[in-house]
Amino acid sequence: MDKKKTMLSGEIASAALRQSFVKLDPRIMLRNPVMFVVEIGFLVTLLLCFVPDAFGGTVPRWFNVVTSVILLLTLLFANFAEALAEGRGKAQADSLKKTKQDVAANKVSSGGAIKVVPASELRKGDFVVVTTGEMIPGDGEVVEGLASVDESAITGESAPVIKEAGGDFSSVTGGTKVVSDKIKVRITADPGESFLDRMISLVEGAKRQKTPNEIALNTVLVSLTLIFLIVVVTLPFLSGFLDIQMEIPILVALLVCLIPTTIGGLLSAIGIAGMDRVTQFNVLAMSGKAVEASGDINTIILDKTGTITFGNRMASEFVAVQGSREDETAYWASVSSLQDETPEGRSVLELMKKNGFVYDEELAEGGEFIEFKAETRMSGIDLADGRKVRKGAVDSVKQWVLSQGGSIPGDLEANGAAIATAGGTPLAVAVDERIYGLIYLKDTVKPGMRERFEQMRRMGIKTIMCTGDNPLTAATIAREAGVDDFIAESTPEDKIAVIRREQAEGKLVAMTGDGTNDAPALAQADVGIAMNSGTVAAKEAANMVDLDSDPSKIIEVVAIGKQLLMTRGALTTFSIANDVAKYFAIIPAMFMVAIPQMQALNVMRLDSPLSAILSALIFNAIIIPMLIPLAMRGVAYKPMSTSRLLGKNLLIYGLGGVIVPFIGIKLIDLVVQVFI
Ligand SMILES: Nc1ncnc2c1ncn2[C@@H]1O[C@H](COP(=O)(O)OP(=O)(O)OP(=O)(O)O)[C@@H](O)[C@H]1O
Ligand SMILES: [K+]
Ligand SMILES: [Mg+2]
Repeated sequence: MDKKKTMLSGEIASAALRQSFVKLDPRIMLRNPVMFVVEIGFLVTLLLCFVPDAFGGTVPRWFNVVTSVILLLTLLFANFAEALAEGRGKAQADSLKKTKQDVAANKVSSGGAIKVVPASELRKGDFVVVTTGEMIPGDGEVVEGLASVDESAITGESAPVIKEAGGDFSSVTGGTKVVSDKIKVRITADPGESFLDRMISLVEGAKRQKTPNEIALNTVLVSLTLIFLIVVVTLPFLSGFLDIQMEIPILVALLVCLIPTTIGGLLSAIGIAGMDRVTQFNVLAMSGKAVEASGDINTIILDKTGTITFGNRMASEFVAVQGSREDETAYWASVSSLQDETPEGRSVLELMKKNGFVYDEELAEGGEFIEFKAETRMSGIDLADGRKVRKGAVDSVKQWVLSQGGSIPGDLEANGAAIATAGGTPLAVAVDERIYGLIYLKDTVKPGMRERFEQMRRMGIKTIMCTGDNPLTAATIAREAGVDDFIAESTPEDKIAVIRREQAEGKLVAMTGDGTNDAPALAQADVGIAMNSGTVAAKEAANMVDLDSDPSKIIEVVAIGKQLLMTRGALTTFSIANDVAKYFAIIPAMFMVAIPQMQALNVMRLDSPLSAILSALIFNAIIIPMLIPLAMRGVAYKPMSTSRLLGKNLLIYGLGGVIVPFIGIKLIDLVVQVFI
C-alpha cells in the first residue's frame, strides 16, 4: 500500500515537472500577473545574454546569463508548486474515469418489458432494474425494493450500504455495484451530469475558479507589483540626477526581488492543496469558495438524530396510558407502522415480534397509508372501515385527537415527559379520538461529542441543535452533548429561519443534512454539507457532499477551511516581510559604487554589489520550493479564536519573514563571492 503511494507521488512529481515547462506559455502565465512580470524580466535578461549592449549597458555577459537562469528557475519553481498541487486530483480523476466505462442498463419500457440499452442512452425519468452483480447505470432513486450496494468506487469504503425505496436512504450513484438483491431505480441525471461526472471535473480541477478571497489577495499583489514597477522604472531618472548609471539587468533583478513572488508563486498551490485536503478527507467540495467559507464559519446548525446521536431511533418499549393495556398500545402502534418504511416505523414492528404480540396484517388491506412528514410529525393509516390510526410526536397527536373531539388521558403528559427526560423520543399512538399509549424510541449521544463542541467553542464557533423532536428530549440531548443552544419542534422552515437570522447578524452559517426536507436549508447555509447516503435533492442543494455520510465531520471541514485561510495569510505575511528585507540587501548595493556613504546601509556586509544582487535573487527563487511543503500541508493548526491566531501568525511569519532572508542572503553571498 505504502509502496504504491510513493510510486504514485513519484509519478505525480515527474508529471508536475513536465507541467512546469508547459505552464511557461505566456498565455497561461498571464493568469498570474506577479509571475508574468518575472517572465518579462526573464525575456529581457535573456535578450541581453545575446545582445549585451541592447540597452547600452556595461554589465558583464555572465551576469545576464546567471540572472536569466535564476529567473527561469523562479518561474519553474512557481509552476511546479501549482502542478504538484494539481497532481493528486488529476491522478484521482483518472482512476474515477476508469469506473465510468459504459455499462449495460436494463431499461423498463412503458409497457413493463425490459430492454438492454447502453447506460449512455438513459435520460432523466427512465426506469431501470438492477440485480446482484450488476453496476448501477446512472444516478437515481430507488423506487422499489432493497439492495446492498458496494459504493467503494466512489467513497473508498468497502462495506456495502443498504439502499431502499422511500426515506433518506433511497439515492443511488451511477458506477456503484449491487452486491445482493434487486432494485428498481428512477434515473435522475442526464448523461454528462451525473455525480461521477461532477466528481471527476471537481478533483481534476477542470472547473476551478479563483475564489473571492483569492481574487482580493491577487488584487493586492498586483497593486504592489505595479507600485514597485513604477518605483523601479523611475529609478534611472532619479539616479540620472545623481550621475549614477542604472543597469537594466540590475533593475530587473531589483524588481523581481521587490514584487511578492513568494506568495505570487504559491497562491494557487495553497488553494488547490486546501481543496485536495478536503477531498482526501472524503468530502467533495463543489467550489473552493465553499472550502474557504467553512474556514470563516461562526455558527453551525446540526440536527439531533443521526448527527449528535447515533440516529437509529429504535422502538424499545410500549407504554400504555390510562384506560388502555400495553398489548393494545402495541397493536395499534404496529397497525400504524405497517407501511411506514422509516427506521422508526420498522423498529416498531420488530419490537412487536420480539415481544410476542400479535396484530392483524389484513386490517391494513384497502386502507390508505399516511406517510410520515416532518411538517405533520405523524404517520399512520386510514383503514378501509373508516377508522384513522396515527402515531407521532406527542404534541401533534394530541392536537389531532382534540380536533376530532377526543380527550387526552391524564397520565399521557407525565409518561411522555419521563421518556423525553431520559433523552428518548415518545411517539403517541391514537385511533380516531382515543390515545392508547406511547412508543419509546431510544437513541444515544455519540461518544466524544462533548469534547468536539468544546473545541468549537474554543474556535469561537456557536453550535445550535435543530430538531423536530419535543423540547424535553431536545433539552436532555443538548445538555448531554454540550451544544450552545437548541431549537425543538423545528420544521424545515424553522431551520431556514434560524440560518437567516444568524446570517442577518453578519454570521457565516454551516449546516449538515440528508433529507429532502433539509434541502432548502442546505441551500440557504453558507456551507451546506449533504450526506452521500441522503436524497438527490439534498445533494444538489448542498455545496459539499460527505462521501462517508458522517455529519459530525463538519467540524473537521471547518478546521481544514481555517487552516487554508491561515496558510494563505501566513505565507502572504512571510512573503511581504521577505521583500522588505531584500530591499535592504539590494538598494545599498546598487548605490554603493557611486556613493561610498551608502556602505553604511550595507548592514549585511555583503561582498560586492553584484554578489549582493545575485544572492538576493537566488534567495528569492529557492524560497519558493522550500515553502512548497508548507503550502501543501498547511500551517499547524490548533483550535483557538481567530484574533489570537492572527496575532500569533503575524509574530511567527512576519518576524520570521524579516529575519530569514538576512541570514539566507548572507549565507548565499558567502558562497557566491567565491565564484565572482
Ligand atoms: N416514522 C414516524 N412516524 C411518526 N412520527 C415520527 C416518525 N419519525 C419521527 N416522528 C416524529 O416526528 C418528529 C420529527 O422527526 P424528524 O425526523 O423530522 O426530526 P428532524 O427534524 O429530522 O430532527 P432530528 O433529526 O433531530 O430528529 C420526531 O421527533 C418524532 O416525534
Ligand atoms: K520577491
Ligand atoms: Mg432527521
